[in-house]
Amino acid sequence: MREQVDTSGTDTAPGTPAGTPAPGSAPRGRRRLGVMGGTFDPIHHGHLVAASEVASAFHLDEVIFVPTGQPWQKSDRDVSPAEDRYLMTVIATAENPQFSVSRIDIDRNGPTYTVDTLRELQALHPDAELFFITGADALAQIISWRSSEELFDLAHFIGCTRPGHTLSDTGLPVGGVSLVEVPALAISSTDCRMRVAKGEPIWYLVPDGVVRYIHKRALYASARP
Ligand SMILES: Nc1ncnc2c1ncn2[C@@H]1O[C@H](COP(=O)(O)OP(=O)(O)OP(=O)(O)O)[C@@H](O)[C@H]1O
Ligand SMILES: O=C(O)c1ccc[n+]([C@@H]2O[C@H](COP(=O)([O-])O)[C@@H](O)[C@H]2O)c1
Repeated sequence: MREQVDTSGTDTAPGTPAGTPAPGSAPRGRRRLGVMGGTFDPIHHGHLVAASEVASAFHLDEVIFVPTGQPWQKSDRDVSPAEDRYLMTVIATAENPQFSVSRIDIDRNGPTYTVDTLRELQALHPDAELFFITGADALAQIISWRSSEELFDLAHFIGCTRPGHTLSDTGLPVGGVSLVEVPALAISSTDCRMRVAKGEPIWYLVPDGVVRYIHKRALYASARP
């Protein structure tokens, strides 16, 4: 199901659980918090545009970026230190008053599971409604995540289009997921790391401050695919 982003809508979207206002409906009642989880190694404009588009379409009050602590499904590759990924995320989001960054995943020991992230955010914001934002590639993997069946009780999931990936909610709980089209940015953190390693520019793929931070900290100098 691909939901229409209907700016005239005022009620619950077809296929969404009771109480989940349709995208475009006027915000009312509970605070609406977006959660953008990611390894952010480094954060790039694909992440930022997806968060911004979803914030607008779903009338979110805030989007919390949550850098992963230990991304267990990326254990086959080198991941930059959590503090570097956290700081790059802070730099990238600092100018947007609607964006914030949480340390909850990097401060929790062990592998990062979204079920823990969402439980913790729910405890911190008991009156808020949570919207977990993912790209098409991550959405396609959700069934492999820890306690995947519980995730949809904790948050409404929003899958975003991403070049090179098919956006689908097949196999996911009916009403638990909305699919949205966002401006296509064929940017990946992997490509950014490879570019830095090869001495190629990453200007305009990531925010300027992130380019400078990567050079200051000499990140990705020896990045491997
Ligand atoms: N260009 C993009 N457009 C839309 N969503 C994206 C884009 N890049 C990443 N995302 C989404 O942002 C979230 C965090 O992604 P992540 O930090 O793993 O970036 P990545 O570019 O996929 O990294 P890598 O190349 O290292 O795997 C995921 O849900 C992912 O699907
Ligand atoms: O909960 C899990 O088992 C799980 C497995 C893989 C990824 N995730 C989450 O998905 C988000 C995107 O992750 P990644 O690895 O694509 O950067 C991030 O918030 C991760 O913590 C979560």
